Amino acid sequence: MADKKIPKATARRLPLYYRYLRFLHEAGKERVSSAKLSEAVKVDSATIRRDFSYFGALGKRGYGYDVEALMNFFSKTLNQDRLTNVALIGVGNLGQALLNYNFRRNNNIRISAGFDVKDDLIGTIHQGVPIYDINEMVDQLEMQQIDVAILTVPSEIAQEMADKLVKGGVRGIMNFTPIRVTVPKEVRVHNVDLTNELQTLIYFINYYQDFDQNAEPEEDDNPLNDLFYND
Ligand SMILES: NC(=O)c1ccc[n+]([C@@H]2O[C@H](COP(=O)([O-])OP(=O)(O)OC[C@H]3O[C@@H](n4cnc5c(N)ncnc54)[C@H](O)[C@@H]3O)[C@@H](O)[C@H]2O)c1
Repeated sequence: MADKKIPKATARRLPLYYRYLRFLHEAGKERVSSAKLSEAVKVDSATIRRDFSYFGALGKRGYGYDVEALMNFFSKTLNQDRLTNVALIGVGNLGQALLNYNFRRNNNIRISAGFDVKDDLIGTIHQGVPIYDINEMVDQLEMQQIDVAILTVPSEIAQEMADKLVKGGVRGIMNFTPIRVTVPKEVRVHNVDLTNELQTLIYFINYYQDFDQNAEPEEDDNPLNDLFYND
């Protein structure tokens, strides 16, 4: 299953499915119909069926989906059965907002180390997370076996930091800076740009009055996706 290529659009919807299944499970529900699932996650049922079919999953006609089985399945697929520690590079305005949030709704991802240059931050603990001197970053990443990082430093040093992250063995970077950093092909970068997101939202409300939220366009035929995602 790990070898199977899942379309990116499908991969992006998995956390959505997983979150709702967990919610159902915690509420004591044993099964869910595809119609109900579709309504809750706002994805049309044909798309859900197609998404699930990539996993050989798992519904029965007239029964729907077994909540626990599906939840466990997605949990494994999303690596939720192990804790992922994430490093935060740059503990400024945005970095501190992310630290305060620290993915609380998710038990299996957490920022476990912050890095900055500011003396008044280094050696302190924010929301239970130690902030280290940036000069210790490569060593700490290796020692703590962190392979995902969030980049929230000033744009001028984004590339330099990305190079150091690669040196420290990081394999995934969530990049909030406006710079498109260059990394070796085995390292994955996701760029997050709130301005683009907002502009796209405004574009949609202006030009797609009847836009049906349930019918999410496939990424390949939607030129706007170039604005959202980097591969
Ligand atoms: N993508 C988005 O939607 C979005 C939104 C807001 C900000 N940003 C970007 O995020 C980045 C951070 O923005 P901010 O408002 O938090 O800035 P900020 O100035 O408040 O924070 C930057 C932090 O990086 C630290 N820093 C500076 N040089 C460093 C170095 N060499 N090593 C380690 N840390 C260093 C600073 O001490 C500071 O704490 C900027 O690149 C900004 O453009 C992106």
